[in-house]
Amino acid sequence: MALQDEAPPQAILFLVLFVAFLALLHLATKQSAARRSKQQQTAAGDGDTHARLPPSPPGLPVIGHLHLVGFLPHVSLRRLDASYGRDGLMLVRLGSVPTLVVSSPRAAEAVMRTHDHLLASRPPSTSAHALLNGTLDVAFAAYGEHWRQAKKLLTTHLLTVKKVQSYRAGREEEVRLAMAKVRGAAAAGQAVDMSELLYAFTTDVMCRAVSGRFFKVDGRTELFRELLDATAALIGGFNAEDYFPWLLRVGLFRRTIFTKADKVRKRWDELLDRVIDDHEGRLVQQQEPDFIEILLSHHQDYGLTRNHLKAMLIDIFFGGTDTSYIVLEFVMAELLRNPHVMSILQAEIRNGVPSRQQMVTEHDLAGLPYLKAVINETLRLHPPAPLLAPHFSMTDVLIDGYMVPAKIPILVNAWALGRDKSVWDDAEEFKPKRFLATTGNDDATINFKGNDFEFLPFGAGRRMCPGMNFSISTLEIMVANLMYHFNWYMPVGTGCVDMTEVFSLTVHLKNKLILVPQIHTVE
Ligand code: HEM
Repeated sequence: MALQDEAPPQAILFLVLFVAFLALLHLATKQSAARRSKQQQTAAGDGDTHARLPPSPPGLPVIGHLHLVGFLPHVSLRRLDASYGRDGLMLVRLGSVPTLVVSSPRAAEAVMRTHDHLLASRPPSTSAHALLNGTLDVAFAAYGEHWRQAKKLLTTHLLTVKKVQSYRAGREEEVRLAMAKVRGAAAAGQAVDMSELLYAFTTDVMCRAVSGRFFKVDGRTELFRELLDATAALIGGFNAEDYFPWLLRVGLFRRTIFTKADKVRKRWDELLDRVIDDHEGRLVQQQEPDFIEILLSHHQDYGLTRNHLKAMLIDIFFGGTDTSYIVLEFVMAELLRNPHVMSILQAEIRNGVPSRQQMVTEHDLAGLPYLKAVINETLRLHPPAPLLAPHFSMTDVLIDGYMVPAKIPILVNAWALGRDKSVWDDAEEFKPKRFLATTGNDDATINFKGNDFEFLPFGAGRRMCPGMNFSISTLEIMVANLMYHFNWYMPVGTGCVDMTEVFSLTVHLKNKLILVPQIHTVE
């Protein structure tokens, strides 16, 4: 396993020094100790005298357990849970913020099904708040009426199975363009920067679905990409104030965060206003309405304003592009590492799709079970959001005799669930056939739709990802065509695939994936 999780992140080291430097340290320690003791009293005094907090590793003053969380938090949190957790529950203190970590399918079910109605909020995030006009979006919004209406709009009008099918022509066109690029490289005997190719593909698919024919106007796609990077840097990175909220009382610190977020928000505003204006000028001119047309024709029924729509569009771009690109990259990396799996997959696709076809179409996908198994297996081992998006408790909740206090973040370690040895045979191995019904194993019935708590790449319960169908359609059609048209090799002299990962909000490969394609001539 090429995961690197030995040294603590530089950001944390820097923070430790920074925090030590501040004379406020003593005050902060006293405050957080007082808050903790209050929470413990609340827990003990909740009518159940046996209720206790979930177990914790030994921590340090001020930074709590931050020093134990390495470059890859999902990896360190699983290791900590193995030593200190009970029944998949563990309480850690990240800076001054007590945080529940969930690492077993049973505990995940308690959080995301049994008590979902009490634990389905999101922790406040200053950067997201500043960027999204006070979290007018879906993903960062607190549980409540606004979130409910906005999510309903997405799930009933934008991302239904039927709607996702209606974006098919755009997806297939983008696949065709990507295949032409690869064919060009193969004909010239050149290697392909797959990271770049796959990222461009997923952003273009998303841009096309969101703004239809307007997406290539005035270099808008490039601008979308730039803004996605700026947004990721803002809300995906290590934000000190999320762990030391008292820092926000320091005026300069607070102003810096807001100024940074404001800059990015203004650029998003400019771009999205232009795209929305274009649509308002010629509403429903296209054969299949795009996301913006749909949002514009329904938002008033849900009490949502233009600012809400813009925040929701940022969500869709941010939540929908990086994630799908990451899965595609890991699929290709795993197939290169497991050539026998690639051969089986290519045989399935090449035998199953009529040879006169220029490409695999969405119509062909239903007859390709091994393709679906490969994508499942990739999502099991490499969920792009390994800790999902943090949930947040709205009230005290008792789980398995442990008190989960109100107003704390909850991290569900989906990465650990997918590799739980008590649930999965050969848990660390890439074995897609485990998902095939024909092999007669129990895993074949497991799917990612939020009912199997050992496999939660899209989360579960009220906060589950609404973009699941959209992303699966994008992934399947791209992988099928990459495998149908080409054989794939590592460049000469590069050895095996570098699986080193980097964590921000999502986890992706640290280094670019460069591969050599060879055209497969269809007989
Ligand atoms: C492989 C692709 C994707 C993966 C693995 C993924 C994964 C996730 C996860 C883990 C969550 C958080 C669930 C939770 O908190 O329990 C989430 C939320 C969300 N996703 Fe996705 N996602 C993907 C694609 C998409 C796409 C394509 C869209 C939009 C078109 C999208 C839109 C959203 C939104 C709006 C939320 C927030 C839901 C809420 O807070 O209620 N995602 N996604």
